[in-house]
Amino acid sequence: MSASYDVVVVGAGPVGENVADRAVQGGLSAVVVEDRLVGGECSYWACTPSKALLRPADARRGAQRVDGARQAVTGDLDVRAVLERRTSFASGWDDAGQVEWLRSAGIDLVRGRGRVTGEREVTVIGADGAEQVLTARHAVAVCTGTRPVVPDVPGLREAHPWTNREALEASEVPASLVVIGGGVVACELAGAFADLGAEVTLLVRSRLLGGYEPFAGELVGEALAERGVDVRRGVSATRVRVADGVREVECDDGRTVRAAQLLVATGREPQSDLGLETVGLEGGWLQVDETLRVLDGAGEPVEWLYAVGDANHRRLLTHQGKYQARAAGDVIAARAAGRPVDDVRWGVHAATADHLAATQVVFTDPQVASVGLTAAGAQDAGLRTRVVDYDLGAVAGAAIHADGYTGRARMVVDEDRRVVVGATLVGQDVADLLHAASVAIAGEVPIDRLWHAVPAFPTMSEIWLRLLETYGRPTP
Ligand SMILES: Cc1cc2nc3c(=O)[nH]c(=O)nc-3n(C[C@H](O)[C@H](O)[C@H](O)COP(=O)(O)OP(=O)(O)OC[C@H]3O[C@@H](n4cnc5c(N)ncnc54)[C@H](O)[C@@H]3O)c2cc1C
Ligand SMILES: NC(=O)c1ccc[n+]([C@@H]2O[C@H](COP(=O)([O-])OP(=O)(O)OC[C@H]3O[C@@H](n4cnc5c(N)ncnc54)[C@H](O)[C@@H]3O)[C@@H](O)[C@H]2O)c1
Repeated sequence: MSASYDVVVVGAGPVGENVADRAVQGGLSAVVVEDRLVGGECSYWACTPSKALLRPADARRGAQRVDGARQAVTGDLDVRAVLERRTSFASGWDDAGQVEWLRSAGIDLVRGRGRVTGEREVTVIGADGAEQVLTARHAVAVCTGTRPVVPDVPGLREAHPWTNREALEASEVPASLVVIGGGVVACELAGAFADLGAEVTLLVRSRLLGGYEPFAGELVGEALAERGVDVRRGVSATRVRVADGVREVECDDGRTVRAAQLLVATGREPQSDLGLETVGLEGGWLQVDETLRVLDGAGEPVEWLYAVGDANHRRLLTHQGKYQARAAGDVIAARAAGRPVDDVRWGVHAATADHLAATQVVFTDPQVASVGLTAAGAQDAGLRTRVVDYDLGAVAGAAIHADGYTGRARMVVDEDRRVVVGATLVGQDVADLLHAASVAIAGEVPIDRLWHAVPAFPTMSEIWLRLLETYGRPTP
């Protein structure tokens, strides 16, 4: 069997869906190839179920931090109800709804594993072994995402540890859990399972939430410890054994931790083992240009091949991947029609924000919301910066939001251009404060103009006024 389309997308995660959607809206035909569930890692084993799992305990703590409401919230979490709510947000691991969305958007679906078998050609092997050859008149987009990495610790694989996938499908909460890793997945899921009643030990090789402002990992670590998580920093697992169903993890500090279950959260690897060598390319993380075209060994873009989302390793985040997808789908349509390509910095076809204004919210408690460059990142980029910090708990809106509110905010200013280039907020419910900073950074709004963006009283957004006051009023 064979079929021809304008665009062939491999991988129907959030990113592949959006590349196809923009291409179809640009007047092209598109097919997506998927070998698991339409919706990808994000919908079933990552973003959505993890946030659904975290939310009930956050809501309960939110009420407990407000005197008067606290007295009304006295019971424990209903673990069964929490897991059922998580399952409903994962659509019961059934992709019928997303398949219907594809149909309504005019995108075809071919189920099976896709491989690149020639220039502009993808061969799909279905679950029944049947092959289908898909030819792309204009572009093939690799949107195959990532899988979890399991490090080479003796005995670890044999212990069948959970990765994010098993953890987010769990139908029971283990009595005890050892989490290996100190990144976003480790911090979010350690908190989630501790809230659900597991005794959690977190083995962190270096520091928590490396890559963020250092105070983020410090505040999150303190809060996890307060909730009973045993956070061990500077500790690595050296050997794992299973004895009578108990996992025993030997560590390089000489101690052994025993637990009913193990969760590995040590990063991701690409799923680009797609036969790219047939077109002279290597697999691994796929390097791309600003319009998401794959670069060949000589650094030149391959005219017909795109890599979008996690597959290109620019930002392993759903919303940044979907942002890239909008640019990629549109530029594929523009190139197909011979229309101009707008790939200058901040152009409609360039994923500039990946470098300068990428956003992320870590859904721990406290949450960590960040956009753009950290203080260290701005220095590494050679900018002359000024860093302004403020105690988020000292803002009236935060004090009203929760008794004893603890948090911190940082703004990084490029002193030469007098624009904000980075911001980080750590505190309860800061996620939705982030977008103001994203607009300021992507818009390169002069800092003097920001004084005219007046946050309402008494909201937590007054943190922006406090940061400006700390920075100093402009002098005419
Ligand atoms: C636990 C966890 C929580 C997360 N939480 C968040 C969050 O809150 N917010 C956020 O922004 N990001 C979060 N992320 C990151 C987010 O999940 C990814 O950035 C996002 O899923 C990337 O989307 P994608 O479409 O590029 O890849 P994926 O979602 O991985 O989708 C890729 C798809 O391609 C398919 N595929 C792969 N190879 C082939 C092939 N050869 N043939 C056919 N199909 C193939 C896969 O089956 C999959 O469906 C989280 C990640 C984890 C692990
Ligand atoms: N809320 C969100 O936006 C969200 C939530 C979860 C995940 N994500 C995304 O998913 C991606 C993957 O997250 P992650 O936490 O798996 O990866 P990560 O890269 O964020 O963290 C990996 C952690 O594992 C540690 N590590 C690596 N190898 C190790 C080893 N051999 N032994 C011990 N520790 C080791 C690292 O030091 C680090 O602490 C992230 O880039 C993140 O952006 C986003």
